Amino acid sequence: MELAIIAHDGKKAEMVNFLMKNIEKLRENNVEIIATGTTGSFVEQAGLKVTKMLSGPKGGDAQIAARVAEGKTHMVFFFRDPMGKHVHEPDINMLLRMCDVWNVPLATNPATASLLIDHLK
Ligand SMILES: O=C(CO)COP(=O)(O)O
Repeated sequence: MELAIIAHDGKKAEMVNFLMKNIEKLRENNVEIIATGTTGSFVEQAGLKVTKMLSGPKGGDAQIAARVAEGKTHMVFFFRDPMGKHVHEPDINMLLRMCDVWNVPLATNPATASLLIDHLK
């Protein structure tokens, strides 16, 4: 199953910590991780395998939204920074909307992501 991960700058360290903490469960369930560009680089540096899309502001969120619509991405962890403003807000909203249109599980914080991971097998 394909999991897309995205984290705004203030949340990237939290995303890496979260994935490291849950790596066994992800491996057991053959979860393949894709990510927006910079988030993916952080995760790679932590030693995890990840397929990188474009950076968020350059279209990465939009690419992941398309994968959700095409049925290729099955779950999304998007750790958003609720205090930040983003030039690509329309792309962010499109991704959130596609998750709702296609009923794809979406976690926007680690607490919800934990619940989703606990629900895998
Ligand atoms: O902007 C983002 C999500 O909206 C994240 O993109 P990056 O992972 O490339 O920083």
